[in-house]
Amino acid sequence: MTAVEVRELTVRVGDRPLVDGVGFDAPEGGFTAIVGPNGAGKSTLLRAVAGVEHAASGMVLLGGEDLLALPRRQRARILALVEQDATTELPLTGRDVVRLGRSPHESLLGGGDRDAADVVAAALERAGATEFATRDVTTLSGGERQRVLLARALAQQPRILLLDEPTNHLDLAAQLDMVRLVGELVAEGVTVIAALHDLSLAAAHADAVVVLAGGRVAAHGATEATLTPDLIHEVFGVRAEWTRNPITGRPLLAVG
Ligand SMILES: Nc1ncnc2c1ncn2[C@@H]1O[C@H](COP(=O)(O)OP(=O)(O)OP(=O)(O)O)[C@@H](O)[C@H]1O
Repeated sequence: MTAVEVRELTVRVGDRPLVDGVGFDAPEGGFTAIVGPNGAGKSTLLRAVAGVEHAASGMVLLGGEDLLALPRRQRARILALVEQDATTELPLTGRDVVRLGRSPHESLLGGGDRDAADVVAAALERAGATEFATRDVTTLSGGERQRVLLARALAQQPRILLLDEPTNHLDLAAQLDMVRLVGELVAEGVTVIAALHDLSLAAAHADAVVVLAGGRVAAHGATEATLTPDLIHEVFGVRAEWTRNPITGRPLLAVG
């Protein structure tokens, strides 16, 4: 199986590296979680992988091709990013915002995307955002806006989906919906890379995990083998033990 190969990615502000020579492989059609303390560089890393943040050096390879070297529109047909707390100041409707996800698939003059309306409707439905299709997005709550932005990313029909704290803003039921959706997308062959604060979520669902600390990779590998109590103590400074969620039987992290 090929992988998304992130190689020596570095992002600097002035002399300060925010992301410092980060490299990892994300299995294609797998779910990779990026975890780490506040300020570790998770959002910056995702933005750099997406080509939204300029990387001073490094590559993001898919099938040997450097996605960062592609024109933006071409990259947007392969890869979509849902940012944390992305602001939407334009008074567009939810459907208009999701429609923007189709623009990389249109001809440069617009049009040429005959399936657009169907894809947009399906994306709204899948993200649980149909009820916001006619709403002004500036009036939506954080969780409602998050669903619309997820729908926009789905409308891009990407092979790689980057999610920054996808369960942020979501109530408990919506968090479970999000987890289920990620599972479905992965089963369909989409490569999902998500920054997550919730280590239990990462441990229960991610195939692989990248642990960031101070802009560098502190550990990387299969989830259960990587997120050991010692590593969690070293990186997060807390005592932790893995236990089981009594309802799902999946890993649950106890801290104290
Ligand atoms: N434009 C900038 N100028 C200076 N420092 C920045 C800039 N953008 C980000 N940083 C710093 O880079 C570091 C990494 O930020 P980033 O948002 O990537 O971290 P994060 O791991 O996503 O954090 P969190 O868990 O709090 O969301 C932080 O210390 C942040 O203050």
